[in-house]
Amino acid sequence: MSAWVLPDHIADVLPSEARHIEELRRSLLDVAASCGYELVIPPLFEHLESLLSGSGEALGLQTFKTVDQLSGRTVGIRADSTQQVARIDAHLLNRPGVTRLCYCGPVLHTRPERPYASREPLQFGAEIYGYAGLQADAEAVELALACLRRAGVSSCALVMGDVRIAGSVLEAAQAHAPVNEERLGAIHAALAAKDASTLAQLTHDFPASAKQALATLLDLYGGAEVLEEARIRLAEYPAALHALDELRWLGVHVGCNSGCVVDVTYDLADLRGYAYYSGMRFTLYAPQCNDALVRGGRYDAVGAAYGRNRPAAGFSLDIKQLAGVVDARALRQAIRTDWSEDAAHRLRVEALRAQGEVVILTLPGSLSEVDEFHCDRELVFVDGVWQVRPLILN
Ligand SMILES: N[C@@H](Cc1c[nH]c[nH+]1)C(=O)O
Repeated sequence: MSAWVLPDHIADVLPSEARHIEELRRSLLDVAASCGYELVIPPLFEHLESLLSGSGEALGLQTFKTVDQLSGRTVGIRADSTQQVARIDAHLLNRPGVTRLCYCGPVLHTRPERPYASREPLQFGAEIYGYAGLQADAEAVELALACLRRAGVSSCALVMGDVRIAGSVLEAAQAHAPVNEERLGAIHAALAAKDASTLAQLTHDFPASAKQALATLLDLYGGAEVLEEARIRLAEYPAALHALDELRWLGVHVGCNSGCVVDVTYDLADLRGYAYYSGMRFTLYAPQCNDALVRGGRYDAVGAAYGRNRPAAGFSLDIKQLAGVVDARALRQAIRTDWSEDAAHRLRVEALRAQGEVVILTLPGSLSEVDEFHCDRELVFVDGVWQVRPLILN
């Protein structure tokens, strides 16, 4: 195999895609900053137990592990930054009130999440800590919508669920039939895949009411009517009813001001994603793309693993995936000029750059090959002065 062949699902990002990704990165960070989110930069790797505290098996399997030559301890290369940011909030910032943090950086996955996904997503996310009310959940969804809007997504589907719905049924069932972690994981997977026969097998020894309630979740997806239907079918599970009320509130309060047409639906069996969620979960889909662009929700228990229980809600997305879905901006205009020894030329070039212009020097005897800028003007010496004039292509 050639030495320069990269591993599967790992790729160089060449100029046109890199420009697109970088423009998106800047605009998403600007959107988050405009809402008061403070930027943090967690490390690329850290001790495994800290990286994976309370996160469940899926994240553990997604994490590359290696040994730190300095300490001999096992470290993990982050597959998700959300928990690192929760650690920063809980352990380092230690603020009592509401804290809003955002982040953007590469993460590494041992396996691609989707058939064509990169194993090195560029994860952008925003998290709000210290507020248990639904307004924080709504803010997370709204900010995610604003980010998609800024990226050029004009309509999208918002799918909401709540892990407490299936959780309350499973808790009731466990009082009768103990369920180990492995079986619980398989039940979650069967619910997420809407696999009725596997679910029936996995819950065969559950009380009839719990078996029936779990099976019913598979049909509970669609518009707001799903919430009404669920109230009837899950009437004996108070925690599920509470979660349904919260979903109804969120359905009324999100998506109205985002400038993006939002189709709100509910999927009460959807338990995909990492295991740290404790309440509402949401996913955003764009019409151009089959896979979820954004995932998020409430995960109040993660801070406890770092010594301080903090309510938390947020979302993240892969900017590389987003760049594949939205159009890139037009090329930036630029001024071309031949390299010159004249001090006046140098001063003029500096002044133009200081004004925000892109000025590209053509070095003596060279061809300047530029794809990612549109040279529409040139700086030339005419009538004794350096002048910018439209570029005449011959
Ligand atoms: N990091 C989560 C999404 C998330 C961010 N904050 C809360 N949830 C994921 O990759 O699925």
